[in-house]
Amino acid sequence: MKKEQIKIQPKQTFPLTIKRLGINGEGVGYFKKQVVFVPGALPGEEVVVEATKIHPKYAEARIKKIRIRSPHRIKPLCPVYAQCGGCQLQHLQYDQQLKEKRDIVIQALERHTKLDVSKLDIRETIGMENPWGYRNKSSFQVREKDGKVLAGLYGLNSHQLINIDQCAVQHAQTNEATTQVKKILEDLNIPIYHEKTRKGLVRTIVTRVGMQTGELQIVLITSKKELPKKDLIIQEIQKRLPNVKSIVQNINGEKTSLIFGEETHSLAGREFIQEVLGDLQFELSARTFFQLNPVQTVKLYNEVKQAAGLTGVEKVVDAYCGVGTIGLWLADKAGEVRGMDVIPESIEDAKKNAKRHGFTNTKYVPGKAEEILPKWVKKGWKPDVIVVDPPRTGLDHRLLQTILQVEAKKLIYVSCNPSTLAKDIQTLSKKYEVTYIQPVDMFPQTSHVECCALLIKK
Ligand SMILES: C[S@@+](CC[C@H](N)C(=O)[O-])C[C@H]1O[C@@H](n2cnc3c(N)ncnc32)[C@H](O)[C@@H]1O
Repeated sequence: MKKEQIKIQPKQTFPLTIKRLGINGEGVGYFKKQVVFVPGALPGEEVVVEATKIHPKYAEARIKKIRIRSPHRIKPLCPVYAQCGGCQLQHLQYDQQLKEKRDIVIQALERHTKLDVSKLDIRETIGMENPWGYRNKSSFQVREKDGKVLAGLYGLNSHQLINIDQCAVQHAQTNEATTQVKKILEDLNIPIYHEKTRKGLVRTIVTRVGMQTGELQIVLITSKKELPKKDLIIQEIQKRLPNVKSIVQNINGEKTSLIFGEETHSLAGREFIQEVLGDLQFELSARTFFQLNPVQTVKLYNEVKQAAGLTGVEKVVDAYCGVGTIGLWLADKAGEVRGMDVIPESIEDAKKNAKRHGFTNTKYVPGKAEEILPKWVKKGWKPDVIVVDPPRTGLDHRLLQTILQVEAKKLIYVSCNPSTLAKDIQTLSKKYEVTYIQPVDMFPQTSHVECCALLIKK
């Protein structure tokens, strides 16, 4: 007779040995064969937990007591780490974070592919010398409490705003800019948006810095276009933040989790700031995607270049190209680079960026990768190297089918989500062999891991 599985009960307390880290950075253990996720617990730890949520296939629990601590457990740097949802691994030594991130990639491949993962070349994660202050952009929600303006991120699994004065992973200039703008809004008594009543005006402060150029952009996201004391706001920002080169207003009156609305107006200075990556210079307007960690981006793109091994004649696809950064990184060694992206402004920026650097072998088209690449292929254009850098959802099945059909010699998959990378590798393994996977730590202190995977046609 089949033995019935014992179900964990809500609020049940039980001991647990943490075996590994899950994809969201939680400790994972097994209680009577049931999977239990425990935020804050580390591999190797013996903990006592209390079940907080029961799901059909797993349970969530919180730590009540740590009986045996991991030797890698450290004191988190940030005072609001326990409440804020931004970082998940500040309590783990940095070199161990890098090891765990490689392990997260291995687990995803084991779960989602039929490959013999022990035989794959999965390299050590490339980390940062200084894994703090690396983010070039912050998007902090704004609230008002007792006459004070607060700005920060939502708490872990909640909609409660955590006020953050000094975010430890943000660049000092973005922290300073948010603090100053917060004070200006408070000093000038500018109405702050209230989420429940949907009254008030300022919803979000977005700050972006060019780390190489020092240029600063401030975006005020408001629920309506009318901005009282506009000239005073601009004057104060320029006085208190001399590096500001661009002040922009974006209007988002919708009830949405999206930060930006469709309408953007320049308030002062340029519409963009400049940033330099390696030998290339980019113009970044408020809404365009740009990698958040420029130090690691250079390492990631160099990995792509090395994997591509171009000789000057190859036809290269830069799918999901953003403002064209990866394609332009490769363009001096390629015969031709073609890129596409769904955001038309990004394609306009990609074209300008190519022109500024004198590249005449590039072509950028707005639209979906899964629609554009099949069209090019149908017209007889056959790439030698395909680079894909999709969002967390991975590759669309139509793009996967085109890649299998076109049989480029090399496929370089840049991924920010090991699960979708692994699922797509499984589909691609019909025609492609994984040569190696190189994890790169783009987001120290968080559970995110980026990969550059080289696949070669069998
Ligand atoms: C992870 S970003 C990569 C951007 C760029 N490669 C870089 O390194 O800055 C993903 C990009 O894919 C774009 N995107 C999302 N879905 C897409 C699709 N179906 N086809 C083409 N681009 C898409 C987004 O606009 C975004 O710019």
